[in-house]
Amino acid sequence: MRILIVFNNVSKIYPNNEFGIEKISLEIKDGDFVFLVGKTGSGKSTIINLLTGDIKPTSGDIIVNNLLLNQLSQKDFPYYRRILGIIHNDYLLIENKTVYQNLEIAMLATGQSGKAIRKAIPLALGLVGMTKKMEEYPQNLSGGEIFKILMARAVVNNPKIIIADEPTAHLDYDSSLDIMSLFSDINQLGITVIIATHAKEFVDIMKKRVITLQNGKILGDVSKGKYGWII
Ligand SMILES: Nc1ncnc2c1ncn2[C@@H]1O[C@H](COP(=O)(O)OP(=O)(O)OP(=O)(O)O)[C@@H](O)[C@H]1O
Repeated sequence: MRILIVFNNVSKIYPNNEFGIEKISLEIKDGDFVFLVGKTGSGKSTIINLLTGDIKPTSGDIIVNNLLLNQLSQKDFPYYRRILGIIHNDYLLIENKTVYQNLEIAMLATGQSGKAIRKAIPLALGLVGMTKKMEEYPQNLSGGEIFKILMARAVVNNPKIIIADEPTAHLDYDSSLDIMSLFSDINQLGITVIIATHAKEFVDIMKKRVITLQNGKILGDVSKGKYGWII
């Protein structure tokens, strides 16, 4: 598998002189499934936000899909973001639009044609088992269902990488398990999946690559690991 993401000696120091991450080097292959774990403040969100381009590194290089992010101009970022499907708990659905319209808006934002939209939305909703909710409004959906729609919205533009920050934070056990299995299905399609989480029980069930952070540094990086495994 080819290398899709490279962090080369990357540090992020916030304006208050707080280190987000310190000299992190890592590689993620195309098609990988990676959990970023670690205590509060260990640097998980910093890595996610660097990947999405929401923040810039203080030093070091980040290369994604052969693009050196440090050198991307503001105007190039929307193009870069098209290879990402980002699932943040606070990227909410638009309340007065149906599920279909929410996905349609995401596709129109990337300039997709009506034909492509009509084809892709049922496929994305089918992938997460939510086809029946297509004409529903968000207020009539459960937390787990809303999260599945967020997943469908993240995959509808056919991204190379899905990035999720604490996906199970607001979900009960069964919904979380369901969501994790959907991430696995998405990964099976060849999409690289990166999940920052505290959810030990699901990391342990999934047995994927586990990168453990501590104080902004990599403490362990284990393939087919469990939460807390560092070698
Ligand atoms: N915007 C910011 N301004 C200043 N310091 C920040 C900022 N964001 C993060 N930090 C600091 O950077 C360090 C890493 O934080 P980060 O949010 O990346 O950790 P995390 O592992 O995602 O934590 P959590 O699990 O609580 O989300 C912490 O010391 C934090 O206080």
